[in-house]
Amino acid sequence: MRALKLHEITLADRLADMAVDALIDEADLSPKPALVDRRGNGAHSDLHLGLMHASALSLWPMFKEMAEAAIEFGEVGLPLREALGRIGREGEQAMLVTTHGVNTHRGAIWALGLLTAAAALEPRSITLNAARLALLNDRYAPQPMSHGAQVAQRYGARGAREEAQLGFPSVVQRGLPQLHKSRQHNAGEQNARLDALLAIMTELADTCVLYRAGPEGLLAMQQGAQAVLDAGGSATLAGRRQLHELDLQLLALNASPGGAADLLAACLFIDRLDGAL
Ligand SMILES: CC(C)(COP(=O)(O)OP(=O)(O)OC[C@H]1O[C@@H](n2cnc3c(N)ncnc32)[C@H](O)[C@@H]1O)[C@@H](O)C(=O)NCCC(=O)NCCS
Ligand SMILES: Nc1ncnc2c1ncn2[C@@H]1O[C@H](COP(=O)(O)OP(=O)(O)OP(=O)(O)O)[C@@H](O)[C@H]1O
Repeated sequence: MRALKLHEITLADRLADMAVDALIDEADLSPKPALVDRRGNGAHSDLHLGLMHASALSLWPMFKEMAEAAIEFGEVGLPLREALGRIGREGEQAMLVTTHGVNTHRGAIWALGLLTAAAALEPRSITLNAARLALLNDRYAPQPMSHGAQVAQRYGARGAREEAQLGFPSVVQRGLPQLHKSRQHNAGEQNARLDALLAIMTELADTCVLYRAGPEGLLAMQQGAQAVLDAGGSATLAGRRQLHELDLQLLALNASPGGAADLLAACLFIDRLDGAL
């Protein structure tokens, strides 16, 4: 009888699993203010939960390839940075084929791509190495007038690039501590994740919100998120009422916090990795 040859599970496979799981968990988490979730499409006419799932799954080979590149190059440097840029751009194309041209996960490819590569290099200094990678200039990256670039010009806002270059302060200083705190207070896992998202929203210059709703929208997002946490968080009735208010307010402003959602996925990825070490 011929022996069955089993596929060996590699570190790159596991990291790709964790990155995709983080994206699926972020999409499923409900009720998120003005974002795609189990209830509906939030402020996005072109998105829905099934599309977010399909998009997340389409990115699995890309995350695996990024982890493999990190293992192969073995250190932070321009060769790895430029390989990640190429793999990320190809991943974005795969995403756009899956979604028929809709931007479901552009920001997430950036944040989770860097973190996946950094985790493959050295799981214990992941945000530091992700930042060092983000600081390197990819000579082949196109410089399109993206929404982020437009609001950076108009409002001087710190966007996805700078968040990564600073080592993801919204995740390290806001999201993760709030996730742990709400868990300690027995909020329940879904509420703890919602609280982590809100903590990220309290200070983030989310360029998705700025592009769609200007500084007024950004202020509404930051203050509304703080109000939910001040009222006791998502696990309390008072907090839930504030969260409902915030959802209505952001929907009225068409202000979807897509950047905060990406950073929640980054937060869940790091949390999962910490649990697996
Ligand atoms: C740096 C990126 C994110 C482009 O940023 P830019 O602000 O110019 O683009 P864009 O307006 O499309 O926004 C990107 C997305 O980031 C997210 N985002 C918005 N604000 C923030 C923020 N403050 N912090 C983190 N993420 C944010 C949102 O989801 C948004 O849709 C990236 O897409 C990029 O450079 N791609 C080129 C290919 C590449 O090098 N890939 C490498 C993958 S490792
Ligand atoms: N659950 C979610 N719901 C909506 N957006 C999300 C969610 N999770 C992550 N995002 C992020 O939000 C971004 C989508 O935002 P947006 O639709 O504003 O993009 P855009 O194509 O730049 O803008 P527009 O739709 O205004 O043309 C994606 O890059 C994605 O990474």
